Amino acid sequence: MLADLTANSVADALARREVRPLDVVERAALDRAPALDALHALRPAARVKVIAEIKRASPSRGALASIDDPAELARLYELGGASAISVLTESRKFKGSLADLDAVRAAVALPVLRKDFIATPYQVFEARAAGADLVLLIVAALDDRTLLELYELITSLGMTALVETHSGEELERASAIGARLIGVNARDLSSFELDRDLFGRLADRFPSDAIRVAESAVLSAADVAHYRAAGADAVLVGEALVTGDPMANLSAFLAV
Ligand SMILES: O=P(O)(O)OC[C@@H](O)[C@@H](O)c1c[nH]c2ccccc12
Repeated sequence: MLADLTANSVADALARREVRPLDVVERAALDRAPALDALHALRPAARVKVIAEIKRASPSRGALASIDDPAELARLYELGGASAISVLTESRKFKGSLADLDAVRAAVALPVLRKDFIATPYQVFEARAAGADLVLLIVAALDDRTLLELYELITSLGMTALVETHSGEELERASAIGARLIGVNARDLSSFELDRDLFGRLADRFPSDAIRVAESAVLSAADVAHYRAAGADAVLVGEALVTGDPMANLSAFLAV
């Protein structure tokens, strides 16, 4: 499933490349205002930080919310105290787009993450051209060489990589490339099974200078407290914010 999701995202990017060649997207990326400092925005603090996600649907949960105006939702997230915004740009299963990212970028002053299945430099340039400050890299979807190449490209463009892991071995691969912002996804992207205790089992294996992000299935303040107690500096939340009252949920999560 992860391989299919990645292959589809890469195929869609190749189709876009026919319309907008690499050199054009590269120039657009370099013409953007500099990326915001996401490591600063997400640095460990007395309170847990929330990366709030714009997510219409997912392969495991189906349709979640229509979200006609992603910019408006992003403004609510910002008002509610989120530290960064994640925008799903995958179109087939998650119903997102780069236009969503661009609109969110224009609407808020927070760092914005391109959440997609990134496996080529073209997708990284596209992210920066749409205004992304952060790019997701899923370790399980990439071989070591590609992981390092994309990580270095993201960094050289002034952006931050959120490097996503789902095992101790993947955490070691994230550490080996020097990742400073590392996520543990509770959901296995191949089977879609959830393991809320995975973060806790891996927490003491993060590099000491890395920011620790717990991802997926954060539905209540109790879930946030669970991850915080296990050592999370930040939580990444989609479903709970797009299906519930985003302001009420954010304030409950930030009060943990
Ligand atoms: O909606 P949730 O359960 O709060 O999950 C958010 C986020 O963690 C999830 O969207 C996610 C984590 N890693 C991903 C990789 C690709 C797509 C989506 C994801």
